[in-house]
Amino acid sequence: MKGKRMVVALGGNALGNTPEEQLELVKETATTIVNLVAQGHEIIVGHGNGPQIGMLNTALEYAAVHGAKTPFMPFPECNAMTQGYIGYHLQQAVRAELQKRGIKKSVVSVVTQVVVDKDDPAFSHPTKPIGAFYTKEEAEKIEAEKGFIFMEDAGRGYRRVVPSPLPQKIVELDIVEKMIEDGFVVIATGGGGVPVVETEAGLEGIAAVIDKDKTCAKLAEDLNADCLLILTAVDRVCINFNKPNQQELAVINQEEAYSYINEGQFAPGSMLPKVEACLQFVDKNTKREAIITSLKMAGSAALGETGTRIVSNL
Ligand SMILES: Nc1ncnc2c1ncn2[C@@H]1O[C@H](COP(=O)(O)OP(=O)(O)O)[C@@H](O)[C@H]1O
Ligand SMILES: NC(=O)OP(=O)(O)O
Repeated sequence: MKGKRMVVALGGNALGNTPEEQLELVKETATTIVNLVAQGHEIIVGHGNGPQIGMLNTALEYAAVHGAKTPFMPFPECNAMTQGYIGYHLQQAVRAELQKRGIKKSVVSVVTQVVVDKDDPAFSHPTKPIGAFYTKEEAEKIEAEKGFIFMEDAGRGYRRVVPSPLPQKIVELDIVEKMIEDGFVVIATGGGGVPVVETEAGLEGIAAVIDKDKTCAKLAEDLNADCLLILTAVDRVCINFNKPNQQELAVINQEEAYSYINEGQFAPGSMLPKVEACLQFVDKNTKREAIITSLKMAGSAALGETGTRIVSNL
């Protein structure tokens, strides 16, 4: 089988919520990544950071307010920290798995910046869920105290939401491309990348969290990848999700996907941005495929045996 250039987007279940959980879970994630490497594919890994960036920002704000003599940590800095923290665990686990299987490849993570438009309408319409889940009552209390905005997240509880502008340009793209061509397994655009705006003085961080699936779609486009593989907690995208008449989708084209979006079949803040990212990647290009599946099904989905494939209309 001819190897493909594949951008793999890792969801929250690949990482967990605490350092201990993450160290354990990344071993399974590393097995999945190295299975894809062993199938002959060039692998670029992007990962989420919603739980982690929320945890860091909240913890450091709490510490600062409660006299711990620690500074308040803005979102762009928190994003960079999550890229380092998650990248470190992934590098360690992927390196160990490559060595165990005698595959002579190196793995590296790149702290990546992503340019966004400071006038993106997302800045006045926050949609990106971050941090822990709260009950309705807890969320209302925090909203009243701090002025944060909370939204219900796909039947799983309430989470704080922050602006999520669209990724316009991946600053370190040339470096990522060079490392892929040199044969590295590359971890890049973690947490959607640090959101930055271009100013006369240079790049400047801005408070937002970019959707990692959308940045992975942009990365896949820019690297001219063959496949965007989005790994999450479900084996397939469904219609009538969580209802008695739930139905798994094996293949959908752009037109079908838009019609399901208009019916409200995909929850905003969870499945909707994933489907939108896939649509962006396959738009008018029959050579590209986008797949949404679970971590454990990644290998068989890459072989075309399972997962939900989103394909061009052409
Ligand atoms: N139509 C749908 N089909 C399948 N899953 C859906 C659907 N709508 C919402 N979901 C939920 O979206 C989740 C994936 O989104 P999320 O948890 O935000 O992703 P991530 O894995 O990137 O953290 C699934 O695990 C599922 O609970
Ligand atoms: N940045 C981001 O999209 O993170 P999650 O995938 O964890 O929501």
